[in-house]
Amino acid sequence: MITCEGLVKIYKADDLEVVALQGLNLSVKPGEMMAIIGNSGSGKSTLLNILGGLDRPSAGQVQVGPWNLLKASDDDLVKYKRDTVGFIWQNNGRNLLPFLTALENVEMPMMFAGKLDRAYAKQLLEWVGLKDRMHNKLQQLSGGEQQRVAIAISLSNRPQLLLADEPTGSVDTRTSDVIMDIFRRFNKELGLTIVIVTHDLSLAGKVDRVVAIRDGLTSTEFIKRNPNLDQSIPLSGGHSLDDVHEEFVVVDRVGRMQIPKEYLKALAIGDKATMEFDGDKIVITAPKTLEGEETA
Ligand SMILES: Nc1ncnc2c1ncn2[C@@H]1O[C@H](COP(=O)(O)OP(=O)(O)OP(=O)(O)O)[C@@H](O)[C@H]1O
Repeated sequence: MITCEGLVKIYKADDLEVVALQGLNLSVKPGEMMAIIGNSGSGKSTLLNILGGLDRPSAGQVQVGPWNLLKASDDDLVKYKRDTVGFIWQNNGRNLLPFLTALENVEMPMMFAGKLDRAYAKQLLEWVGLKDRMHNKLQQLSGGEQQRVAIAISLSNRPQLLLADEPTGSVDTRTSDVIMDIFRRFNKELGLTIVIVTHDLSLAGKVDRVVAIRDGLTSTEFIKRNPNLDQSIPLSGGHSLDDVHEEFVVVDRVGRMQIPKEYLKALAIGDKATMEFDGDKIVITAPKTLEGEETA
């Protein structure tokens, strides 16, 4: 469904250049539900905005289904956004219309697209558990319920890909579980491909795969050991992603990989290291000095 290769995004402001993505590789299969995690500033939102056709990459390949998002014309991008993707943002509730009912809020984008389908709008609200609240005005709904209306709206154009940026960022743990269960249902029952950006590790147990971004590059992948098990990982009690997932370091097509900064620091590795291959292991150590060479 998604293939990014060597994706680069450079933001230019006055004389300053920020390289937000530095040649990122990512591939997501159709029907996959995965999460992208990373520290603040690692490039998660930049990637999501590019995948959603809201921003263009500076270089590299980015393909979503049949769409080449680097080469797409402005008109193509409008069509792509209208027909292929759905979006959910952290505070979506705030962008809804408080004086309209939940149902009217879902119908609104359908009307703009000239495809009003009341039965489907009702069905969406039923799917997100708001059957009994659909005639309530938005302002009468809780934050979590408003976020569920936003999820219904994100699917009003029947997208194949759902992009969610911190979808549970402003709700409590229980609501966050409800939202993740709704995503899983859409993923299983509609075959929807879902990409969730988060820094909340406790969501990781609810997705098939987690890709970590570090400094604008995919660095590590965590793949669920038992794909049929949906569970959240409590952050307390010393749990980590490793409890449910197998961890892999990402190696790109030309053999590059990222070594975590803490490993480099622990071994006092600066800009050079020694790498040895012993037949079944690659061993990276602090640089060995050549015989007779003086260390500075
Ligand atoms: N419009 C912009 N102009 C200039 N720099 C930007 C712009 N948007 C993002 N950046 C920079 O690009 C880098 C990546 O930002 P991005 O928002 O993608 O990170 P993030 O991982 O989503 O962070 P957060 O979790 O805090 O939202 C950061 O250094 C950020 O300051």
